[in-house]
Amino acid sequence: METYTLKVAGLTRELPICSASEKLDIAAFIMFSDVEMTVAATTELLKKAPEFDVIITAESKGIPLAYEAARQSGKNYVVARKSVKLYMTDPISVQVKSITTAAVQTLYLSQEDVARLKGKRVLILDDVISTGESLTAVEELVKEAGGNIVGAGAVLAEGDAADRTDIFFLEKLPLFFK
Ligand SMILES: O=P(O)(O)OC[C@H]1O[C@H](OP(=O)(O)OP(=O)(O)O)[C@H](O)[C@@H]1O
Ligand SMILES: Nc1ncnc2[nH]cnc12
Repeated sequence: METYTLKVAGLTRELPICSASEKLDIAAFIMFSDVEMTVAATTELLKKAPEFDVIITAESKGIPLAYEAARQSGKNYVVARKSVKLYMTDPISVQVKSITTAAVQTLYLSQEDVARLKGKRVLILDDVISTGESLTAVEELVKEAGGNIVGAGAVLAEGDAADRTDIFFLEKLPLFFK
């Protein structure tokens, strides 16, 4: 399998290159099962983060990062879910279409999580920001919940996201046009 060599937070990983569409390949960055990367990347990312009260991420690959950032900072975290669970009371929702997923998805927050965000300084974290659609969706949710967004960060900024000045990140990740 073709790979892309990524150096981030003092670590080196070979990312598998996968087909995202007929015209585009991406180098898949999966922090699941990589505790060393999760811990090291979180430490570096928190050095760049503004002051915050609570972290939010989108299900699913952002979850280990948000958990580890909460653990290292002593703050709490919230997960925007991609489906409604029976224990989620009166959820609020927004629609999202990310680069990796063909179908439009919906992000949900329960009223318990809305209460965790309301009036708080909210830091948005994710593993990768690419088209920015997921970030926009999380921003909408936080605003609807009454949170104040203080920053948005990712381990990697993919493609055009690397030119954004409204996010912070550790490394760029190229897109591979066929
Ligand atoms: O900037 P975007 O184009 O929106 O892409 C970034 C999003 O894509 C990935 O999630 P994905 O949709 O693959 O879902 P997963 O984490 O559940 O695998 C990643 O974790 C981000 O949330
Ligand atoms: N390169 C990538 N790897 C994993 N998830 C992604 N989401 C968007 N781009 C991604």
